[in-house]
Amino acid sequence: MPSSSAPVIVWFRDDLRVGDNPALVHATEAGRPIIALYVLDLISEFPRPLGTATRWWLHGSLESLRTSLLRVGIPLVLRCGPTIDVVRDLAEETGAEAVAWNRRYDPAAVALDNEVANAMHDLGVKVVTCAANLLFEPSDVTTKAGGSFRVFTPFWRAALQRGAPRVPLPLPSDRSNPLKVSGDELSEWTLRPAQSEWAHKLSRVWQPGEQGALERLSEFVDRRLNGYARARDRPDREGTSRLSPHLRFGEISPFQIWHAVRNRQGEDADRFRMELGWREFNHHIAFHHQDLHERNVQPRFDAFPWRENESSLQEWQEGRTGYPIVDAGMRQLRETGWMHNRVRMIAASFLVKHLLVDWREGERWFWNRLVDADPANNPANWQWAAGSGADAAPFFRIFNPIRQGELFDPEGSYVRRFVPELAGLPAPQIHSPWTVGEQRLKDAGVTLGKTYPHPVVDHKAAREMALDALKDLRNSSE
Ligand SMILES: Cc1cc2nc3c(=O)[nH]c(=O)nc-3n(C[C@H](O)[C@H](O)[C@H](O)COP(=O)(O)OP(=O)(O)OC[C@H]3O[C@@H](n4cnc5c(N)ncnc54)[C@H](O)[C@@H]3O)c2cc1C
Repeated sequence: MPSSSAPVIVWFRDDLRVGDNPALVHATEAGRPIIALYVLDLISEFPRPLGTATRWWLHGSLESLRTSLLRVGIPLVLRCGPTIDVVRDLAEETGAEAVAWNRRYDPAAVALDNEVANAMHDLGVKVVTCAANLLFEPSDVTTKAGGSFRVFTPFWRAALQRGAPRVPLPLPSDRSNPLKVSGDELSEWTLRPAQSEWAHKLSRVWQPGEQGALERLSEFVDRRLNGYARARDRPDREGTSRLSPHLRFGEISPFQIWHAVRNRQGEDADRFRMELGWREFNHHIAFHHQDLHERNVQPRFDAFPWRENESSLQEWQEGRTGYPIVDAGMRQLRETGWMHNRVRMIAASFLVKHLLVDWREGERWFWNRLVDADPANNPANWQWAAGSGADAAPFFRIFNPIRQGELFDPEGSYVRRFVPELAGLPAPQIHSPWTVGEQRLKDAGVTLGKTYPHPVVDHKAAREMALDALKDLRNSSE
């Protein structure tokens, strides 16, 4: 029988915050000492190893969490190793009464959490799990027949019919009874590369952690929510919230965001809430589809004739496709760890439809490079772009990268910022430099094939090839 001084372990995962944290609140209400634990597991198959950019983010996020927890008298214990062993050892070592965590929904994460729960039951340690990171539990939003949704609009309607999301929970009260428990130093984990220009650039753009998340939210609500519905599609403007990496690591909860805009009416607020709905939908899809980053949601795509195209893949990764809007996006990703949503759609479509490269290659690249790389949002959006996902863009709808650039970066300022070698070209031709006359190119200091590449493929020819590939797929599945 555990004594009343037996601690409760709060196991932090994708919920690196102190505010609106149900597992933490539960633990504080138990009136026992609290141990806050974060496990870095580089050995087990799940979680999928973090990419370079999310490792960078995690470092800052854990630093921030440590500070926030100390303010309420709780030390953060960092331990590295296979998750089950780490949680079991800590529970045994401290004689813990319970372990509490906020639920994850990816099938691989659910399986791991179940294993940890079983290990705790074997030890006689209580397990408490809480709903914290989605507005609606995926298992609660079902079709009339009790199944899962494959289409966004009815999913979101059914979700909203479940009632308003709960109000965010208050900060826990000060504990000031820290237990002495050994752990690793964050610096030992070397999550951030030493002396890296790339890492310095990221530090200039982002402030990982709960404080940074709350500041971004209030700045967005005060200054950018008005006009969001239109500005959100413009990569040349600061029109979106940039909350995605904060949400990815749970430094802010969707409930906090929902309630910050709950009284706002009109198309801007509706559109913003709908984007949170897409996040919910993608987690719902991930909950119901094992290995979303590897398996097509629509199995007929298993027979799609993707091409092995190493050199084109590399050109795409490096932002040297010769299509300025695609290249600007890929370079924004490299420089800042983030890419505007409209440009993610264009760049993803270009890889899978113009270059016929398997969407999994693009997903892996984004996974490694995005600070918001998310186990549900990344693969679900890639499958959306490839046409293989749930409620996906049909494969035959092929973005024209020139037209997209002209529409969404009409003055060319986004391209100028990330593809500076084209800065001297006027809009709209900046989106199709090969249409610019020789003298004009010369005046702008552009030599195609030298200072900036020729297009890797011709748009019209690539479109025809993509449609032929789709025909082959249809024929093979008939
Ligand atoms: C190929 C591709 C890959 C993507 N990979 C990721 C990823 O790994 N992680 C990620 O969080 N988003 C991903 N997205 C979705 C989207 O691009 C980002 O969520 C968005 O750009 C984040 O910017 P923001 O926070 O300013 O968005 P805002 O417009 O301010 O939206 C607010 C929040 O809503 C959610 N949201 C917005 N758009 C989408 C969307 N299309 N799908 C799901 N949720 C959305 C995000 O959580 C976002 O933070 C991807 C999109 C594409 C096309």
